[in-house]
Amino acid sequence: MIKLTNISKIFDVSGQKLTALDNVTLTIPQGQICGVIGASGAGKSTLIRCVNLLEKPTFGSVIVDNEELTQLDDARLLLARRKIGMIFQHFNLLSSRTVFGNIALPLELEHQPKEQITQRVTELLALVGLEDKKDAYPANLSGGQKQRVAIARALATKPKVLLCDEATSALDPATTHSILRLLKEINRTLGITILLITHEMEVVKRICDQVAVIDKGHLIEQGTVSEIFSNPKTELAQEFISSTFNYQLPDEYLEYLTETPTSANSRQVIRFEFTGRTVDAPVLSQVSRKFNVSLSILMSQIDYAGGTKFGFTIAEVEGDEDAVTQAKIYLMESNVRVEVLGYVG
Ligand SMILES: Nc1ncnc2c1ncn2[C@@H]1O[C@H](COP(=O)(O)OP(=O)(O)OP(=O)(O)O)[C@@H](O)[C@H]1O
Repeated sequence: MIKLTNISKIFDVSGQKLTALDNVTLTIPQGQICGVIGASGAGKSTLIRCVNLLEKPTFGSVIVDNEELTQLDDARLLLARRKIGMIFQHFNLLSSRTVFGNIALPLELEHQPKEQITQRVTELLALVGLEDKKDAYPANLSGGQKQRVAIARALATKPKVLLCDEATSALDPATTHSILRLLKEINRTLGITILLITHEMEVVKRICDQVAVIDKGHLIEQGTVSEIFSNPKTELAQEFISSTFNYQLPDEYLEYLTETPTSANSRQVIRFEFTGRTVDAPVLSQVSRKFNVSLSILMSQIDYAGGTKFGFTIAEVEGDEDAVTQAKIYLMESNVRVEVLGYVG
């Protein structure tokens, strides 16, 4: 369990005070995966580094596995940190050591007997699927393999908590998926609590139970993934959710799109966005029948996160001007976000 209470971090930058975190309170129950999402400079790295006191909070309390870390002396903090593993965006492996040597390092620092180290490293190599790479050097590994080594190293001392600092940001999408699957499996099989920071909602959507949104050092929204995806309360959370949709109308089509109607027959091109709050009914067919408008669908994407259905549809909408306006109002009242992208025809 991780419990951060009223955490503030104020840096002194050339005599000026810079508040990187302002009164942040966040609890992650044992065995859960929590994602903290925010834009660049929001305070994510500072927050995650406060959990293992790589950064000492200016104010507030940090409890990990029932221990208040801010009160510990250096020797006891060192012991407490063994219960907290950490992985990084750029892996931070030692290039002069083999895969085996990198994973063994934390155990060597604990002066564990050689046989015990060999046994533990062998188990970890199997866990992360790198048995055949044990004698390889980091320079000869792919990004995904390097992150697997880093994960194995972070788990060597059997931590209760794993901190992931933008752990997939340097990886391609397929490798990102395989690393996220591995993290989820580790969470499920070993019961490790995971706190990850990311700027990608896709990561949150894939593996997190909880999400917290951070903006300019403030935690502005938090809840279960399904709560946030179904009912985002802040514009920023909504923007992060929308960013998980990859849509791009074809260039040939965009050439015909105008900002204003060019004739009486112009059709509106509208993006309809559905969230968990949208009325659970076939609302597009309803408006088509009710207001006698026709919808010609250009693209559509529906997704699930935390059991919540969400997505968007882009369509050309044709009909009497008043009818189209009525249809848009009806959809907005059904909690569909309606955005006119332009006009065609
Ligand atoms: N050691 C430091 N000294 C002074 N200012 C710092 C220090 N570390 C972070 N900051 C400042 O604190 C703020 C938050 O930085 P932080 O790195 O936590 O953000 P972030 O959300 O992780 O950003 P990014 O995604 O770009 O890494 C920024 O304004 C940053 O410049």
